[in-house]
Amino acid sequence: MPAGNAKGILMIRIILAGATGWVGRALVPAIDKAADLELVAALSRNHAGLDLGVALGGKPSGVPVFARIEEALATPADVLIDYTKPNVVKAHALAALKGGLNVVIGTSGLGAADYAELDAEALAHKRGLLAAGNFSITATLLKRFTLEAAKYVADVELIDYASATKPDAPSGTGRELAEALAGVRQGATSRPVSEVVGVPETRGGAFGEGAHEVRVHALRLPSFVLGVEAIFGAPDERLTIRHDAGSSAAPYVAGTLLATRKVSGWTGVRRGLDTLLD
Ligand SMILES: NC(=O)C1=CN([C@@H]2O[C@H](COP(=O)(O)OP(=O)(O)OC[C@H]3O[C@@H](n4cnc5c(N)ncnc54)[C@H](OP(=O)(O)O)[C@@H]3O)[C@@H](O)[C@H]2O)C=CC1
Ligand SMILES: O=C(O)C1=N[C@H](C(=O)O)C[C@H](O)C1
Repeated sequence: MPAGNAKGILMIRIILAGATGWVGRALVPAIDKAADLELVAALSRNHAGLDLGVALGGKPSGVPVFARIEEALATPADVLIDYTKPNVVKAHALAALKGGLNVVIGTSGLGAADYAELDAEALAHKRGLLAAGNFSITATLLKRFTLEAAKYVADVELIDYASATKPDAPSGTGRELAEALAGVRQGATSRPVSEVVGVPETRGGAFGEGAHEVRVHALRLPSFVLGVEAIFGAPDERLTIRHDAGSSAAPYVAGTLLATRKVSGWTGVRRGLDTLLD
């Protein structure tokens, strides 16, 4: 149960995994400013043992930093927010659900099979989990508009642009979109990849089955942050819907905090910020 503060407001107590990272650093001051949110513990291997305020170059904040999720979970809390790395996010989420927390996942790298496993765990513990490949409003609109366009145009493929150092491919944004699109798209009219002459891998990676699969082409080059492009082709015309992230983490903050406030409202996994919008 969320704890009450001196003003009688119910506070949502947060453990922030990845608090010293690009997104985590943007979330900390926004949580501090919110009357209904309280940061109670943080996770970062390189800053473990420090006070988070000091770790971020400021004054002591009273928020301890831990190296491992099991240590952080000893602090009573309501929600785990995770912005870490693809190789650890699932273990963090499973541990938090087992510990009775709701979970908000921003970290990329997980797919449908991982979320099925997390859904079972969330249901078993009667907790909610919201994962979004992208918490920005404009990326959320990319998903909404692309799913809408897929009702009318059969042929669609995705291009996923990211930095040369991004560990996962496709991006969280691209993967969530591809998996959702595969569930609603009409059958492609393009030649099946099994019939391609040459190097079939150049036709991209597939999400979904048969003619309903969605092909994703991932580019990893210096200068990109993250961009996802949905290209629809129809006879003699084309529609492109594209999102490009900028260099600041500010666009992800409001969506992450919205999810943090809402995630106790259901049990099981929901994917996408669009599931919280009207
Ligand atoms: N859904 C969305 O809207 C968005 C998603 N992302 C995704 O979020 C993730 C994080 O991105 P970003 O903030 O740029 O990453 P950073 O590399 O800047 O930060 C990662 C953070 O996680 C911590 N961390 C890394 N590994 C571990 C570990 N094994 N245990 C505990 N803490 C760990 C790091 O601290 P330390 O190394 O000290 O442990 C650091 O605080 C990525 O997957 C990215 O793609 C990014 C932007 C928006
Ligand atoms: O790694 C990043 O930087 C980003 N990752 C997210 C993703 O994997 O989709 C999205 C964000 O715009 C930036």
